[in-house]
Amino acid sequence: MTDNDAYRAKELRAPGKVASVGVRYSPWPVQVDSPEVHYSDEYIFAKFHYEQVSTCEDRQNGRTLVRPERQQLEFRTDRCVPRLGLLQVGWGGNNGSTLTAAVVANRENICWESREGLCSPNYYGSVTQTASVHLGCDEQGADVFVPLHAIVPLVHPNDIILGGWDISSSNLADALDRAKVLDVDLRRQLRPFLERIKPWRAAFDKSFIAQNQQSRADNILSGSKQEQLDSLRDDIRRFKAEHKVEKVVVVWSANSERYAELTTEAACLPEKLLQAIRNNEAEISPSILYAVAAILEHCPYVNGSPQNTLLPSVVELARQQAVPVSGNDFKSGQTRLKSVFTDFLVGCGLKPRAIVTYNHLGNNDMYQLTDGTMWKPKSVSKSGVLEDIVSSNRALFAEGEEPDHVVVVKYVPFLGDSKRDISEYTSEAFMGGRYTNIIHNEALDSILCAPLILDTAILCELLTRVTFRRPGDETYRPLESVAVALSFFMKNPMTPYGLPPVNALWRQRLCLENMLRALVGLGPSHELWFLGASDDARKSS
Ligand SMILES: NC(=O)c1ccc[n+]([C@@H]2O[C@H](COP(=O)([O-])OP(=O)(O)OC[C@H]3O[C@@H](n4cnc5c(N)ncnc54)[C@H](O)[C@@H]3O)[C@@H](O)[C@H]2O)c1
Ligand SMILES: O=P([O-])([O-])O[C@@H]1[C@@H](O)[C@H](O)[C@@H](O)[C@H](O)[C@@H]1O
Repeated sequence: MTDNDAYRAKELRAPGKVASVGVRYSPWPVQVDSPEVHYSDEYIFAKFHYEQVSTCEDRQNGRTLVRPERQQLEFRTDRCVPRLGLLQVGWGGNNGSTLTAAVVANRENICWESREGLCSPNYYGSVTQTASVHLGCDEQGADVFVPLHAIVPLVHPNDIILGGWDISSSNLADALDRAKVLDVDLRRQLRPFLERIKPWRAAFDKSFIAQNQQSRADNILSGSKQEQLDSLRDDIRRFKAEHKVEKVVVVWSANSERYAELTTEAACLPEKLLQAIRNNEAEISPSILYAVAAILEHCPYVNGSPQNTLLPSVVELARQQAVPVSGNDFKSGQTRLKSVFTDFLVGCGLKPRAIVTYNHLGNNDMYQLTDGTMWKPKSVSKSGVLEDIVSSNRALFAEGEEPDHVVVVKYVPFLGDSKRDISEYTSEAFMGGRYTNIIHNEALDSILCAPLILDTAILCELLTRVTFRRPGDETYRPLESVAVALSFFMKNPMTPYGLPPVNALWRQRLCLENMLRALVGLGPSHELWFLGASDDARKSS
């Protein structure tokens, strides 16, 4: 420590002086030095303490009674990072081809000329690769941040083996050119790596996606629903064997389907769902076949689209097989910003009264969504993002009161993947005042979304390595409904037992961050910085 550092540290610990001496970033893997955390060669064992806070309204005495109860869990995380396969449904789409290109470009360190000059590959937008987490303070009182991927061992994206299905037979190089997302010079350099890659034949049912996609469907499986399911399972097993892959995650990044309208039994009971597949029932959608194939092959499944693939019977089948499933509909653009900005307004005690969000773009996903039936699930997921934020503050919103919320999306072919998002927030402010925010965003839809496919695959794989037990339990068991921790990535996040979803983005991020902290025995992030310069610290100076 230099004299200046010592002076700064001493000065800052002088009574009454509390300020941050700055922020440090430590890139190294985290090792927690605590009697509650043990690192064996194979596992991280971590005792995690937290407060479960229950509340009840004591109307008689006009108070909210709060009962904090200290809880303890013990987590066990397998430290061995497997050779991971990522199988994308819709591999030849804008997202699928863009993600594949990014992994190859990063792995081969392919740089390219764009109109702004020489560009290098990166994983910006992937929270597992380029986000950081505040862990604590160093001896000078500086806040210390670490890469999110440094907390527990995660698969590195460069090591992921990619595969997948598509109804279009285009090879990945042609698919990348069709998508027109990445720069031409990069696509040119990637062609030798991608042109030999062709998606597997896909499970398909033309009644589940728009008529305007039929011309694309030249690479589809024949046979009954059961025969298609069996073929998808064979694909997964063959992929594992050919590439010596230890684990596989399946991500749906194909077109949004219409809602499947199964019988109540098939929608709720796994055995009835499997029977409906055997019976070739019409309402078994392709996405349900992919999900069931993944689960039966013990592969986590992520639903990146808004349709109702993850029915209760599918989720129960996954629970029975101890396979994480996550969904629904990646939250990558306008809705993600909406779940931050609305939370900001309400969190500051302002009352949004009109939220009018409009976007237009011209990619194939949007082309498909011009079909009103296919638009419905997307409209629901884009519209449902405010509920938890609004209902969290009855000082602003009476029961049943909510902002005027408009969602409009238009298809403009010329613009391709370039999504333009114009949003206007009009809020009531202090003493009759108004606060109006007009936000205009532009980005290539796949540039925003592809990193989320990576993150959900990497984090789902981590979840397969985590088990826990409560005090007194003999054995460790899988974390049920832990996929809630991946809500951050979804517009319409799955919730355990039908609880209403949390969509406020920073609550969702805290959930993810605190889950990772818990795996190494660290309590939830409290952000009480002043405690960092507490009396104890002053005494030690
Ligand atoms: N920002 C984003 O891009 C974003 C955000 C949220 C959700 N999503 C969702 O991600 C999905 C993919 O988006 P995209 O822009 O890549 O779309 P896209 O149309 O470019 O790609 C979808 C691909 O799926 C293929 N496909 C359709 N049905 C299939 C089936 N049954 N089996 C296998 N392949 C099938 C199509 O041939 C196409 O190649 C869409 O459902 C979209 O709603 C995208
Ligand atoms: O993520 P976001 O920007 O709110 O919503 C987007 C929609 O506006 C767009 O129409 C659709 O093509 C994308 O898949 C994405 O879902």
